[in-house]
Amino acid sequence: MVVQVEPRIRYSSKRMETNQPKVEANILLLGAENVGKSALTVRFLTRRFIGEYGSIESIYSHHDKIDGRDICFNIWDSLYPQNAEEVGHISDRQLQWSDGFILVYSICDRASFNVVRQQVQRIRQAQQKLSSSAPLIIVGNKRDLQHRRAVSSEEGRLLALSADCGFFEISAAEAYHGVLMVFHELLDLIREARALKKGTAGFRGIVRSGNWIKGADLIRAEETAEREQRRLDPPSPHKKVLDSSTSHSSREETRKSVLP
Ligand SMILES: Nc1nc2c(ncn2[C@@H]2O[C@H](COP(=O)(O)OP(=O)(O)OP(=O)(O)O)[C@@H](O)[C@H]2O)c(=O)[nH]1
Repeated sequence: MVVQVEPRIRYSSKRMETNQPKVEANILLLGAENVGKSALTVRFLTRRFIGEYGSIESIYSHHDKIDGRDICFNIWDSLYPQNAEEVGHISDRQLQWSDGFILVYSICDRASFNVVRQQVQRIRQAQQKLSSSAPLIIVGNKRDLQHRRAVSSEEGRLLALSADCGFFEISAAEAYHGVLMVFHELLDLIREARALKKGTAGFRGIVRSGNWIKGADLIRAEETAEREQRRLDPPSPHKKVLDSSTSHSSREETRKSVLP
């Protein structure tokens, strides 16, 4: 079973896309030692769980086709620093390289949850300085080890909600599907973040084509676009104007559905 919290409200998203330019996404896996970063990476790349993984820092490239679009995932499976001074540290290079982050803890290891909490804070602080909005997903791994659970699902969810991150609880050992969902969700969020960066003029086209996901920031951008549209071109009964009130009530419903 996979537990998931969506960081923001999403509307229908996936439609067949053809002849679209290739999408490249740099994804950094972070987290303490032994939480399953390599297991998650290898599961995604090969669909297999092999049990033991060498402690080697690696960047993998993985090509896929999703909804008719070519995707290249570059996945950096990082090593947690041994040097106590660097604990929780994320280098500038890693921050600049990454389009999105997967922060992994083990549900059996509270210390690893605290590491993720620290790393989320560090990334968010750095992002403020860099004006970056690369999305984050928090993953509680080893869900198969319920009898050894030390971190509740609610704690994971609350951390994710408080920092506007996605959240999944999975078992890399037991199933491929949950791992796949993590990477695909992050890809969607990366594409959403890129669309937001392009500016509100771009959103109008994207939203009207019904070809994208609505997130909280996107809703704000739509509202700005809508105001601008009204100013330039008052709505007529024949035009479909974006309905932000629907968006807000749906957002409320989503929040209710994810709160414990
Ligand atoms: N039961 C269980 N064991 C897992 C799971 N995922 C990984 N493991 C085990 O946990 C151990 C550590 O997994 P790794 O993938 O090497 O963890 P890592 O975070 O990459 O560790 P470092 O390389 O030290 O940073 C291995 O023995 C894995 O077999 C899981 O979902 N369930």
